[in-house]
Amino acid sequence: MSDLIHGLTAVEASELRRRSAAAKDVAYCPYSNFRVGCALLCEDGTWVIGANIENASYPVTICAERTALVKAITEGKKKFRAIGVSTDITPPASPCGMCRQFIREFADLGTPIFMYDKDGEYVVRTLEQLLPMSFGPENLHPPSKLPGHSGNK
Ligand SMILES: O=c1ccn([C@H]2C[C@H](O)[C@@H](CO)O2)c(=O)[nH]1
Ligand SMILES: [Zn+2]
Repeated sequence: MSDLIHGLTAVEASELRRRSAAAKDVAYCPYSNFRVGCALLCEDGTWVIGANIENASYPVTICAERTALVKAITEGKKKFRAIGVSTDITPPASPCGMCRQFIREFADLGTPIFMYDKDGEYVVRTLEQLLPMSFGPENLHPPSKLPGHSGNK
């Protein structure tokens, strides 16, 4: 289909934007007041959202992207068609380095990451564009032993 938006239908792309923005409402960010929402479109067509959860001990904070991924993984969802990240700024924020590496563990390098600004306008980049020359699971394991072949994956 020629009218796909980075592999998403118009409805899916619209939902990704809406859910990413809505996820900002559940951010816990009393220290920075910087709300971040994240939405994952899982391979099975379901959605998982996350938001940043801060802590009085500042470095203990977890970003929206990792919150969403941790939720998804623990629900047995480990493959993703798209990731959305929404903030209240323009131009849009992009995932921090820690989150890029965290995403790298589970998403294909071609996975589109939509970054939405305060008005819902977006910039989209693949994971590979955000994290070039990356280190991932296949660097530790030969293909036949990759997580996913058997046991925990
Ligand atoms: O991609 C990002 C960048 C920052 N934050 C959060 C962490 C912290 O709560 C706040 C300010 O850094 O934004 C995210 O959730 N995702
Ligand atoms: Zn992060």
